Amino acid sequence: MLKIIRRVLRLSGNLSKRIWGSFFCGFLESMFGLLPIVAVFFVLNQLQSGLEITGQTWGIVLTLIIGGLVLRSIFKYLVYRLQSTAGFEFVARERISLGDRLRNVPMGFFHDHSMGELTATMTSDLNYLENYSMHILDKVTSGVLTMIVMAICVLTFDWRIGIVFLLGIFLSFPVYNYMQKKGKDLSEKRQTIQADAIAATLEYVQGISVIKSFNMCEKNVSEIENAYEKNADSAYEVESVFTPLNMSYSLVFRICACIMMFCAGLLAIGGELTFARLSVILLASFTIFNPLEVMGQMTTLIRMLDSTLDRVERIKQAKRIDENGKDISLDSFDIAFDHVSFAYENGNPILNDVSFSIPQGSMTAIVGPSGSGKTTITRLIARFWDIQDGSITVGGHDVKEFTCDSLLKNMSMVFQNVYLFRDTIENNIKFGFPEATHEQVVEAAKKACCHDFITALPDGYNTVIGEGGSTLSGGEKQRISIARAMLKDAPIILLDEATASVDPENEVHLQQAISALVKNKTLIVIAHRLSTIRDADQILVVDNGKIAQKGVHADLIQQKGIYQNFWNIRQKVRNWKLAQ
Ligand SMILES: Nc1ncnc2c1ncn2[C@@H]1O[C@H](COP(=O)(O)OP(=O)(O)OP(=O)(O)O)[C@@H](O)[C@H]1O
Repeated sequence: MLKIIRRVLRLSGNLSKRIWGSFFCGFLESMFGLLPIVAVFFVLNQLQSGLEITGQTWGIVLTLIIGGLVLRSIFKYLVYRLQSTAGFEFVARERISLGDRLRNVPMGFFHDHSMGELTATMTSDLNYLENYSMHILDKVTSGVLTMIVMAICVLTFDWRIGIVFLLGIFLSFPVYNYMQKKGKDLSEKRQTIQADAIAATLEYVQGISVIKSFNMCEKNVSEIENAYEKNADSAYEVESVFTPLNMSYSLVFRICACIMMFCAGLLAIGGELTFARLSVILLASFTIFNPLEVMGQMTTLIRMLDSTLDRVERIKQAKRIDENGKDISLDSFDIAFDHVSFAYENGNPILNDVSFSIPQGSMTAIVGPSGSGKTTITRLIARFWDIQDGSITVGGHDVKEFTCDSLLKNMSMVFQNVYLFRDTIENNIKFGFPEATHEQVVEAAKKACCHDFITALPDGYNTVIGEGGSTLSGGEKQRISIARAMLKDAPIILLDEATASVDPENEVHLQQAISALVKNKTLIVIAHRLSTIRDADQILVVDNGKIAQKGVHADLIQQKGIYQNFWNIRQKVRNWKLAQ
């Protein structure tokens, strides 16, 4: 338990002072809760000593009771204030730092950690930390501190009753430890099941169009239902295990409180305990174990907090891909692969001893069969993954020398799967260049042939796009992503079948726009269009993880091999299309 408190304090950095302050105030709040008992003791003691109950006595009693109430309220307020501000700031900071970390981890990280797990951490886990962490820690620390102070008070009040009190505490330890152990297993299991339910929901929502088109709604609903049922079962399991445990834990204290009362009675009958002390002990026995009981009720919450922190730290400790990177400003933008070998996490070799160079300002077309590694090459230039062997340099610097930001600021990418954010069209276009003016956005949109369809929308550039660009057609999304790349105006452009979803009429305009975009830029294009391939300064033919052929169209077309076949097939398809 102390380990968990230490973890939160360590994670909270300079906010830990505020958290300590809230613990201290929480402790004082529970101590001031004892003032009414002190008042009762005071009156009874006066009566027993044969002293008259005067107005002054009542004054003291009222002061103790009202003072106790007022002080309790003040400290309760301070606890909430300190806790909530520390909790909100702590979690806000964690959210930013997790977001930042995810931005800079190798993409393989997303292979090792499921979307459900990451989403659960970023949403429900952080919400849990925000809403409960401080409250749980406060109850636990003030429970422990109150217990220590109570033990001292009861022992000095009457050592025999004190021993019964301590006995109660010691007897509760085995039950508490068992609860902690059970809580650890169950909360981990519960959180994994919750993550699975989130993953199932995400998959269902993201794949809804495929599910509908294959008429698989019922099957997928039943999968999601299974995930939710498991979730409900695990919640029920936690309750059914913890209800009897909590009851046994409380029972230990109830029995001890009864023994305390019984012993106090015996001592009073034997004349060894005054009436005033007996009354205070009887009164106190009802509440003396309360902080410890509350601590017991928090066991599952504490354990959930522990595994929540595990998951947050797992992301925070993920190695940044650019850990030793520097901010490098480039003055040349050539790219070179030198004996590069690469495999994704599953270990299948994708690139094997690949070498080539792309001079600054030239256009390189990458062609090859599906799955041969074309997209992988562009991802490696942007260092989304690290290679296992060889080196990749940009402007003469190994990509490993850069910070992600300083490497990626030199590149504009238009990928096959365009992702647009749930934001206005204007902000989506400005994504790589947030300082751009509206005029610059419009200019880029015009060049990328999307100005007309944007202005035809009721809110024009202020139209909010659905998540992932779901409210736009494939071609519209692609044109917006090209406008985005144009606005960024980076010296290196990576295009992955950028015109695949554009209709023929717009494709002509778009090609002109792309020509303007790539002027004097280092361009790497995964192209299927014959004109792009033919005009390239260099063509890399990728096959089976190797560069099978390299050269210009005029030379490659003469050589027997993959490129010639590839070209002939493309030609045939084009002719076939024309014949239609
Ligand atoms: N994230 C990944 N994890 C594991 N394997 C991957 C991953 N991405 C791609 N691959 C595999 O790497 C190989 C090369 O994929 P890549 O996308 O580079 O091919 P490509 O030549 O661009 O194909 P296409 O023309 O069909 O887009 C494929 O076998 C693919 O299954």
